[in-house]
Amino acid sequence: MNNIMNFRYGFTQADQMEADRYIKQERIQEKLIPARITQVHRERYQIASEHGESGAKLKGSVFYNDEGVVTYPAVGDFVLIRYNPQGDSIIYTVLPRKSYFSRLDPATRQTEQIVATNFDYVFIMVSLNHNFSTGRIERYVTAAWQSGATPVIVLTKADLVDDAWKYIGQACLVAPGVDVVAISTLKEEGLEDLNRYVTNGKTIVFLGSSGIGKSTLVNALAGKEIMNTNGIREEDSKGYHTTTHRQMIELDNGALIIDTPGMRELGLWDVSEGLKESFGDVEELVEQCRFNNCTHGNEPGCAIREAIENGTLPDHRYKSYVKLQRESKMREQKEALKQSRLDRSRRK
Ligand SMILES: Nc1nc2c(ncn2[C@@H]2O[C@H](COP(=O)(O)OP(=O)(O)OP(=O)(O)O)[C@@H](O)[C@H]2O)c(=O)[nH]1
Ligand SMILES: [Zn+2]
Repeated sequence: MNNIMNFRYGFTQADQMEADRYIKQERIQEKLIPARITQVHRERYQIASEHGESGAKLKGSVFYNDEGVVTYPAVGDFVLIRYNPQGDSIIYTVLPRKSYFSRLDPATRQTEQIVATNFDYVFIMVSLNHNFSTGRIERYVTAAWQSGATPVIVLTKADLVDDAWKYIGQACLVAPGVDVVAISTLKEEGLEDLNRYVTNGKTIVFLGSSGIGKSTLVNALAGKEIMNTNGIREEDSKGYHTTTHRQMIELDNGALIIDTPGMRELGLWDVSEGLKESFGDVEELVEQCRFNNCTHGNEPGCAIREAIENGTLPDHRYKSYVKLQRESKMREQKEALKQSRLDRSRRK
């Protein structure tokens, strides 16, 4: 197969060797070419190959049988396809993954769901306001190393603080050996430090909670409005808006960015952390209450009540904090329940 020259998308010589091995081992007679999964839908896939973007579906005799375990494609996977110029191409196999992120499948609650694969770098994005937490950085770094890729800590919104270097120092301390970059997309500062990673053929995933400036950064890197900055992606190339998510974006320089809905949820791991980030002001007040277990009702020395009364804490803000906190607790309980079920079924 010498058509690989035309297919980049991060496909390497090592991937080609795996492809050759598969074709030989399975004695495939058809002409198969490599492609990369750029979107996953229920039964169909969007792929990029030497023929550009097209649709694909699974080869039934390979993927729908009772023998052994098959690997289903996920966003980022390299696959071998029989190309069909008239319609959906046929996916024969998923080539071995170099890295991946997974979560508990929300549908089955039993199985692992792969949310992104074959990325080189994990940009751990933490913004330099209430979002900054060394604990969160540690967790993200651990997850990134486990994925098989290289973490890079990206401190965003550096324009919001005067002492970004202090935060860089703290991040370095909890993540030895990991590169730390501070950027301000707003002021266009530090972005050139990312050029080292955002290069031809390299695939990047972003890990971080909502609102830390992912979309803004993707747009800046792309040099155009690919994502709108309130979490809804739009397909503007065809001149109409849809809510379909772009799951893999190829930048002009050949770098690839994966952004799947599942990745977003990895960033929501623990809502309590998210709560701290968006309601840091309320949490600070809570710490000032005289009693540790203050319910902010009639207790003396309640800083929350005082702040509401003197107008420094808007009532509606406190209410939405309470609401989110309740949801967060419920989610934690649900997660714990799921986990115990999973543990039990594993022990059987
Ligand atoms: N001060 C400052 N604000 C920024 C910067 N980058 C992004 N923002 C703002 O932060 C807010 C959130 O940015 P987004 O890019 O939408 O954040 P996101 O991480 O994509 O958030 P979700 O879409 O919810 O996942 C927007 O109001 C941006 O204008 C920055 O460098 N400095
Ligand atoms: Zn109180």
